[in-house]
Amino acid sequence: MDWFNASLARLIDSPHAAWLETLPAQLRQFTDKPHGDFRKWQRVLKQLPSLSIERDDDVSLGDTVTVGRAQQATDSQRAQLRGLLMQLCPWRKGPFELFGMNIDTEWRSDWKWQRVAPHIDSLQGKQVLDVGCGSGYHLWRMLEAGAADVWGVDPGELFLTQFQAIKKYMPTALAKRAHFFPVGIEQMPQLNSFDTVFSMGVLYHRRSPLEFLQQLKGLLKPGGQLVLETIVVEGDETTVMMPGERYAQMRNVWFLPSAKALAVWMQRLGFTDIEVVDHNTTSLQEQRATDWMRGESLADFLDPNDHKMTIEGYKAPIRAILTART
Ligand SMILES: Nc1ncnc2c1ncn2[C@@H]1O[C@H](C[S@+](CC[C@H]([NH3+])C(=O)[O-])CC(=O)[O-])[C@@H](O)[C@H]1O
Repeated sequence: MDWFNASLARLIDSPHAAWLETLPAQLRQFTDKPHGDFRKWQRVLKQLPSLSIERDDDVSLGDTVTVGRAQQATDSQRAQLRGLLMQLCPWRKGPFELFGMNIDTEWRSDWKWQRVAPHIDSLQGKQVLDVGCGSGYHLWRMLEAGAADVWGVDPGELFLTQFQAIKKYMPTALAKRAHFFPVGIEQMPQLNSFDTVFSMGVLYHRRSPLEFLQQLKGLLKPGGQLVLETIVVEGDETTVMMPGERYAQMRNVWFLPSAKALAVWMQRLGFTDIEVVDHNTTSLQEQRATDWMRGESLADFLDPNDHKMTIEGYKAPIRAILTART
């Protein structure tokens, strides 16, 4: 619980103060009854070596989110860091580099950011929320883009621990502006307070995508921007696909609309300025197994004889980015 105190304190004078009515009790519940391996991961976190940077430019929040230079750690400290962080595998979203040690994650999340960044309102001085933030990789990119505070929510306990590991090495001036709460969007009140809300890779995991969009809308302040990224299918305003039990081996995939159908949903819910700004087929270079994620990845989820199809016989994943305002 203590780990959340600084972020909770930051909420008091923020536009999101109403979150304090529900969040502390949810966090208490989380820390009292954590799931699975959470305590083990937290022990790993405590053993991470104390390493510090010397200057601001020892940090880069660019494509590879980097803290520290190789010469600021010994080889044995780097080996210790690697051995401990390996215990937090699978590392899905990144890449990161800590004191000369690269974390080559399953996803090149920097490629997603490159597709998103040209289409978003300036984040300079803004309050930004990332719903389903994973390891928090994009939160650091949002700080790079000038956000005042970035708030990530994701119920994944491993992702929280990975975020804590990276944050541990960030200089205080940056770390105090980056926040992560292990809650799902359905646990958040309608705050109407964020300038920009991102939700990337989450809509297809929601059983009720319209309710999800309505919740995202209720988090934005009037005139705020939603940046939504999700798997879509080819088709017109009337096309929506619901796969069977699995899609590209994922079990919890519900609605896959076409980008045009998704735009209709958003319009019906009262969003304005809706634009489909990007359409992209995920490549085997963008999502792949690495030393840091040794399980199956996209290559195993596609038909080995035809990479345009999934192994279940559906079209391979295409992802769209939509922007809209409240
Ligand atoms: N109810 C929920 N509320 C909030 N988050 C949730 C919920 N359910 C699942 N998640 C979280 O949404 C994230 C989806 S991954 C996208 C990561 C990043 N955004 C990316 O775009 O690279 C996409 C994927 O791997 O399929 C996971 O971290 C879940 O824990």
